Amino acid sequence: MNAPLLEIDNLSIAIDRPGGAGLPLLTDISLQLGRGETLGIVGESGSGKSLLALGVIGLLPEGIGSSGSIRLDGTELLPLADDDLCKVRGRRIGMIFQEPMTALNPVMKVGDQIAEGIVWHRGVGWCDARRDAVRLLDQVRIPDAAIRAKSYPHELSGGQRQRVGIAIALASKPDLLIADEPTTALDVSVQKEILEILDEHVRNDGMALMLVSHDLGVIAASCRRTMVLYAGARMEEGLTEEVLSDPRSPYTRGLLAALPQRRIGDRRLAAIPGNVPGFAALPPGCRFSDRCPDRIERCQTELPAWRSFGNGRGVRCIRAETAASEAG
Ligand SMILES: Nc1ncnc2c1ncn2[C@@H]1O[C@H](COP(=O)(O)OP(=O)(O)OP(=O)(O)O)[C@@H](O)[C@H]1O
Repeated sequence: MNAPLLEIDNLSIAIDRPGGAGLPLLTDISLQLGRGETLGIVGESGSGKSLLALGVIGLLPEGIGSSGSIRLDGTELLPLADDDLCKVRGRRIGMIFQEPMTALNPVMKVGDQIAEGIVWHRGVGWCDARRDAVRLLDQVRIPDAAIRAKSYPHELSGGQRQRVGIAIALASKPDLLIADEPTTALDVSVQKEILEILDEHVRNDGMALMLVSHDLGVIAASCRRTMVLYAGARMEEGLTEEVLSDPRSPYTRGLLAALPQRRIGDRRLAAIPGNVPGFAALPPGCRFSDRCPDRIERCQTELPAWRSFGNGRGVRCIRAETAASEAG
């Protein structure tokens, strides 16, 4: 692994509560990500993926705080004042959101929105920045880029808006790009193209990519490493290939069983029964124990520790070996 660009140690995110311990939403997350590497964060809705992404760029909602350590190139981000964090965000860390319309200014031409970031973060004049914006639109495969640069967001399709969002994020040539469900709202062919564009920047510019998705298929297609989150806890991590071919956590096996290729017609063959538990009522033992097909009594009383197997592979399950061999 390259020297890590991003190092997160024991990050916890909680709703602040006056005079007492906060209500934890994300607990004890550690990860490393090097230049030119891709890490997928996967889990069902409500597992804490977006909070992790927002925590890294320091954009947590009001009333939610974080503790632990987030270092970018050795610089600790959590204690940074807003002004300093703002410089890191945008210039060194870019972010793409699921619904680009929320991140785009509806009354500003898209070319100018991209150019604005270039002027702001790279100190280039407006004329050059506008030219660069057209080049970026071309790079993210917007046809007739010079003409489209003069369009407003509502004049573009959903896929084109997402490409503009990517162009804005790439304008500052970030070292790290965090993409939160960047393709969820798009059809499959556009989805594939967007993932290819991101991959080009990882391979050609050494950009690090943290890709958040509820879809293991998207993660499998794009990320060398994967972290599986459930109810705010890290359940499994490792090379994507190994996590998918030899899942050690029953939760990962459940996600795999629910992949679309296992569907017949419109009917899903398997989905994990039940829902992600609420954070105010987490089970006392393993967070997945209520829904786990492999649980034994201990799982409901004992909080499993994180177990590392080396080479970045780890799992949070006391039955990792037994349950995996029983599942065949
Ligand atoms: N502003 C907030 N106030 C209180 N709870 C919040 C807030 N934002 C998120 N949460 C809670 O934190 C948990 C994790 O949310 P998060 O958005 O990170 O999940 P997610 O895995 O990204 O889900 P999705 O795939 O649906 O976006 C959820 O239970 C959510 O209700």
